[in-house]
Amino acid sequence: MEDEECPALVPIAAGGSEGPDPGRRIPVTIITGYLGAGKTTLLNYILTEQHSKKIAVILNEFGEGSALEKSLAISQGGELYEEWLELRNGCLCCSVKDNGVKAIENLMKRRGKFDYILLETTGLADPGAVASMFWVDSELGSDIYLDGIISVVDAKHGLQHLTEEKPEGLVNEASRQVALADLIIINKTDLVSGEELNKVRTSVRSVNGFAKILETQRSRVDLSNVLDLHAFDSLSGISLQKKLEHVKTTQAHLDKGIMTVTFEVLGDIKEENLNLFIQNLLWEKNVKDKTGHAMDVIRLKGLVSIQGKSHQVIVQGVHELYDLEETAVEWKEDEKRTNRLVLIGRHLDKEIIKEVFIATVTEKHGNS
Ligand SMILES: Nc1nc2c(ncn2[C@@H]2O[C@H](COP(=O)(O)OP(=O)(O)OP(=O)(O)O)[C@@H](O)[C@H]2O)c(=O)[nH]1
Ligand SMILES: [Zn+2]
Repeated sequence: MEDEECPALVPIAAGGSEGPDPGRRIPVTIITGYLGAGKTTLLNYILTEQHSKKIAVILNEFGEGSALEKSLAISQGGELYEEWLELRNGCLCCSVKDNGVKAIENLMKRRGKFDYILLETTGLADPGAVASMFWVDSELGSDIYLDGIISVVDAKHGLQHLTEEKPEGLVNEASRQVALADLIIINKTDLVSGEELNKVRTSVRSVNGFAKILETQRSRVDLSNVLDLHAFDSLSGISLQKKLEHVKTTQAHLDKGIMTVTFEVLGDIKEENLNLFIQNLLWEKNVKDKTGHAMDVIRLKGLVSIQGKSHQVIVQGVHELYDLEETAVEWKEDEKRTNRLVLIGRHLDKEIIKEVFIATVTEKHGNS
């Protein structure tokens, strides 16, 4: 029974004599994954491993039947701060969004006491809603930044979760969590045969062709694979370019057909045309596949070459939200300027998206 409980928060020993710098932006890592996959085990593992960070943990755990309460606790020097936030029943996304922001705002009043935030979402959460709040809330955005989304998959039950049927063809939570992840941890490998593990890995990869996949028991991972990923910001500029080059378009594998599509188009593009392309895809949803289904993009990543900008620009999208940010990486004189996008979602057709992209970015729009 004991290990079913949420972790007792363990004080983190500061690495050196220096405390966290209160002026610095704090990274947030979202830990998501289906019920019982091993999120809390991972959290516990991170908290007890040797590292030089002071970590604040936000648990967002309310199982079925339990009161809708959230516990927010940070642990520092053996002291435990705790606040309980009541969530109103109803739409999970909105509740999580509103109260999540509040939780972190409250947490930020104690800034200086921690230098990293780990946020465990409930097993049924859409991490996109949680991730979005860091972009929507500009005040928060100046204090913290989203470092990455980790999705823990249960090696034993993962496939079953990923293929679960939802009414009206909705995407199930497990698939959404995998689609949004920057890092996927297939946990509980002790419970499956090599063959079963292969099946899970193949299915997970078919959904998300981008994320790094690790396999673990008891969520034991090398922390350098988990923390400070810089998955959303320009610090990942150079590595992102390398990573994007290795992504391959996948074949939809599971029932709901989430897959990864990637393509490259050479040349410079106009920022307004890129915005138009993305907005058609994410907002207007007027880009359709061969069968007339609107393409449904859950996650978008890319590096593009914007006319008039000397540096590479990162494109990040989570559901309807997206963001362009200039990186520190400059296009070199002899380098071909190019645009590479990775899209994860449903009803994606690589050839059609690429055509629409080319048509949109090369067309003259507006009056410039
Ligand atoms: N056999 C086995 N059991 C594991 C492993 N990792 C975690 N568990 C167990 O699986 C159960 C669920 O783990 P948790 O870490 O609580 O999972 P969770 O994702 O936080 O669960 P919820 O918060 O309820 O969604 C616990 O009893 C863990 O001890 C593993 O690698 N192998
Ligand atoms: Zn948990």
